[in-house]
Amino acid sequence: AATACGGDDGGDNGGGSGEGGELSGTVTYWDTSNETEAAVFEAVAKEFEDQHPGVTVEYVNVGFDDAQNRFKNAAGANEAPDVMRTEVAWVADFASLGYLYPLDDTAALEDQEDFLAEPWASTQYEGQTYAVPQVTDTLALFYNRALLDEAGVEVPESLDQIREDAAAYEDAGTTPLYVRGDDPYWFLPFLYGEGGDLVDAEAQEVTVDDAAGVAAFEQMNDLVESGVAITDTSDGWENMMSAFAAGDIAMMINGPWAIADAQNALGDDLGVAPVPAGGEAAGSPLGGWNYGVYAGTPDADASFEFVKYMASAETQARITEELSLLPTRESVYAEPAVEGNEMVQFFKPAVDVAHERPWIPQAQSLFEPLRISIEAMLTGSASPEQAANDTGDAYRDLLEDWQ
Ligand SMILES: C[C@H]1O[C@H](O[C@H]2[C@H](O)[C@@H](O)[C@@H](O[C@H]3[C@H](O)[C@@H](O)[C@@H](O[C@H]4[C@H](O)[C@@H](O)[C@@H](O)O[C@@H]4CO)O[C@@H]3CO)O[C@@H]2CO)[C@H](O)[C@H](O)[C@@H]1N[C@H]1C[C@@H](CO)[C@H](O)[C@@H](O)[C@@H]1O
Repeated sequence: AATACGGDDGGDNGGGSGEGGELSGTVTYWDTSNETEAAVFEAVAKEFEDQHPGVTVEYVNVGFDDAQNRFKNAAGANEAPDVMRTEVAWVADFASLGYLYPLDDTAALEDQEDFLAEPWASTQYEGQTYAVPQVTDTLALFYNRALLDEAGVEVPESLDQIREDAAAYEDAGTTPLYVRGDDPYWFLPFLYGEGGDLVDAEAQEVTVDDAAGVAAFEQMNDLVESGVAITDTSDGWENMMSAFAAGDIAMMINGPWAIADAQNALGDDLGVAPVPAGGEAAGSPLGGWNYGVYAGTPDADASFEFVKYMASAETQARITEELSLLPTRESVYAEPAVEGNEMVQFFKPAVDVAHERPWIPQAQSLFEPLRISIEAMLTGSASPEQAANDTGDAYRDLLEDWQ
């Protein structure tokens, strides 16, 4: 619950005394950040209290995996948090259910023209703004320079190049690549690498089981079957991060949320590069996170001011300095500390060419069927082609009257 006393004067709510601007109440914020990120996001969130002594910030860290359903269940019972870290594909889902506060003309939106086009697009639903961008991201190749040097190989620009160098990696006693088999997001670079996509939202057509889609499943399966890559169908995050930190694998595909941990483990041996190309192209998916305000928040003024503070250029610059996460405000990339960040220098151009996704309510439901098919393929109970077809069939059930 958050109660404002006196209208928001829109100015610097520096906790000044007297008329307007003083906020009071509690802002409960559910954050899905991983352990390393959470330490920073919690500290930043709590500092809002310094500026607004009358407000209490309840920071709650919720795991990514079930956060989407947890929020929907809570909102359905009118017990949702005032502010929710909302994955880019969840905005349309939550907004279509009426669970998010329309933020146009509220204090939550400040300098909205400063936001990058794609993150901003993920906050729109039926012509209104239902969230405010936080971070944007894509997948890239993280590599261990020392292990590549030991094997005497270059940073691969294609999956075939890794296959060609397989003997060199083997002689050096290192497994080239870790591929996540438990998170379908990691399948997308293979799909884009064959020139495919999950669906064609414009044409309302399912494309995951076309020739490019089948080729993508075959790419992934072959990397694992040939021993070039190792994978898991559960606990992929922990297994991948610990294998990379221990030097058991030379490379992994990952995103900016893994930078801090990877740098702690490898120091200067850490390098990043575009995801290796497949048979047709090289492509990586656009991901990221926004701040959503619960539609039923008892009094939204403190929540709006909290979101404005968290999404401000100043806060975004601080998050990038501490975690190398990518800002969603164009102006922040010009900050010297951000501009000088080697990881931002790499990831910003990568995000600029990342594969856009359809911001439709159904988009978020395309991943679970994909996860199930990938698991069936990797455990040998479905061929790559069967996995592609099963995914396509599941999509046509989900997306009635799509081709
Ligand atoms: C299956 C899920 O499919 C989709 O999710 C896509 C997602 O749309 C893609 O964008 C992508 O997300 C990127 C993300 O952009 C990227 O930033 C990063 O996030 C980091 C954070 O950066 C880091 O801070 C930390 O938090 O850690 C985060 C996580 O790493 O990596 C994410 C990918 O991991 O990929 C997701 C697919 O995984 C659905 O949206 C559902 O989530 C669905 N799960 C439901 C399914 C329900 C049915 O069973 C089940 O009942 C329900 O309980 C489950 O909730």
